[in-house]
Amino acid sequence: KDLAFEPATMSSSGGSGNFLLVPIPEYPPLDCVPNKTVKIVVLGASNVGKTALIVRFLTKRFIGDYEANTGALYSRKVALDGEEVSLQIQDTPCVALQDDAEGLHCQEQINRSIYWADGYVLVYSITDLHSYRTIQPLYQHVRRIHPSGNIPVILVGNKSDLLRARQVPADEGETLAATLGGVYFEASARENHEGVHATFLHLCQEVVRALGGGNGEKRRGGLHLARPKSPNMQELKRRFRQVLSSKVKSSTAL
Ligand SMILES: Nc1nc2c(ncn2[C@@H]2O[C@H](COP(=O)(O)OP(=O)(O)OP(=O)(O)O)[C@@H](O)[C@H]2O)c(=O)[nH]1
Repeated sequence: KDLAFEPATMSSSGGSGNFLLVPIPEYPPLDCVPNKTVKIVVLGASNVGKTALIVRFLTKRFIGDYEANTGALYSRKVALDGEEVSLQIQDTPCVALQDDAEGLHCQEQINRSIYWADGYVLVYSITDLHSYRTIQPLYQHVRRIHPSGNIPVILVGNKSDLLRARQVPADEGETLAATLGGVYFEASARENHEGVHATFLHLCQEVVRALGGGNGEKRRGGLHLARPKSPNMQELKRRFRQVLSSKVKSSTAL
């Protein structure tokens, strides 16, 4: 069976959006020890959708509820353009602008994640101008930890499904991404698995190239995720069950 990503059949559970209703697909684990590790950290202000983007990418599902981010690490073996790599994605608690709007409140664990990572997903919400204004100081902060060298970065304008609540035009995202030396992706963790997948795939390929991996040209194949194994997937299953049971309760309560 081709392991290429297929959009999950998400059946809506009534009014608000897609929730987990299908089991996590079983992919046969890769029968090899990956010879390369791709380490990605997802950074951004509060409530922009960092966790939702990671969960959508790894499980094809959307988490509708909000729980403050504790910074989970997800690790998966993946076949990237025909090459086996170990993919690690670090979720992080939110960062916040200081009162002078120049500096950044950044927990020490986030600094360690920035130092650890090979590639950076900087996320804001298109519905939250303040989260957009956090990106530049956040990038400067990353640069202070990695002053030299190529650090693959992508900028994600999330919640693109909330068009009526938009506060940041798409071209502002494009312009900002260009100043960061990265690529801009407008995404919706809620509505669009393919867009989220393409976003993470692009960064993984950039990281492999930066690590001196692939020989430059784009090879066929894309990204194949092995079956979720990391302990944090158990945490996600708890949250999925929680969401599901609250949906069932509210529908039976009607
Ligand atoms: N409409 C819509 N809602 C989203 C989207 N992505 C995330 N959300 C919702 O936004 C809220 C915050 O999402 P999280 O993934 O928890 O955001 P976070 O950046 O990890 O939040 P912090 O814990 O504050 O750092 C949740 O209620 C999500 O369901 C999206 O693309 N569209």
